[in-house]
Amino acid sequence: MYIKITDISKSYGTKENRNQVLSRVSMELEEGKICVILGASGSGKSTLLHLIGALETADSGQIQIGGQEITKMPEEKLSDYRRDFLGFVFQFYNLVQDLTVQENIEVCRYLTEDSLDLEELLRVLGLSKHRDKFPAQLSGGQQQRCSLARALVKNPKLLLCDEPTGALDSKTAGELLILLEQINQQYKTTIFIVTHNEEIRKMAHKIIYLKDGMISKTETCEHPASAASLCL
Ligand SMILES: Nc1ncnc2c1ncn2[C@@H]1O[C@H](COP(=O)(O)OP(=O)(O)OP(=O)(O)O)[C@@H](O)[C@H]1O
Repeated sequence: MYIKITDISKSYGTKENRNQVLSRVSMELEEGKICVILGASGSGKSTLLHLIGALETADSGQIQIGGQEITKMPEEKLSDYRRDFLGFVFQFYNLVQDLTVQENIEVCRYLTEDSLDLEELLRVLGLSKHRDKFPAQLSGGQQQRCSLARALVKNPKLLLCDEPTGALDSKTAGELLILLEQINQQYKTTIFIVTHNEEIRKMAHKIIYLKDGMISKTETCEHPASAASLCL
């Protein structure tokens, strides 16, 4: 089992301001699968993603990724874990505004010896002709594709996407999801997608429904629908 989360709890604040955000969340995901996390606003979706990405620490419980127990790692090893294993894609792209598309991607390419071919990535993501533009000169969809290229160039085993289509129109969102599906199939990348859009669950091998910080339902699907068939 590639990812095993056991009894994870997380709260913010103390005493009367304490907010229990996740309560004893457990789940597993096999390598190379797509998992969609759904739930109302404030249900703890992003917090769960941040814990998997070691951007936050849990109060209790364990998270094992590829046999490594990340909840017990010292900060130095966590930095290696984030650098070597993970790619992040966020709703608002988080690109460096003073760098071109190509430079934004290259910054991350140097983090690994096992990087993907830059030219191929630019071509697959339809960015070749935009490579010398700055983020402000791109559409939202192009910026998100750049953000995806930046996450992918170091060939991460695990891609964590927080509302990746949240700022995109439905056509552009569909194109991005097709790319995610392609990446999952081509590179066997394990992908988590946090979203409000229930339709996206149809392309997932596993769907986690969060309610008030707890898993209210889990579904699995051996043969998910193609991203191209979704009605976004
Ligand atoms: N750094 C933080 N400090 C304090 N409270 C936080 C922090 N991050 C999240 N929270 C709180 O934790 C709860 C869950 O937040 P989270 O962002 O995980 O939910 P979500 O399901 O992703 O919501 P949304 O769909 O609106 O993005 C919310 O009540 C939020 O205010």
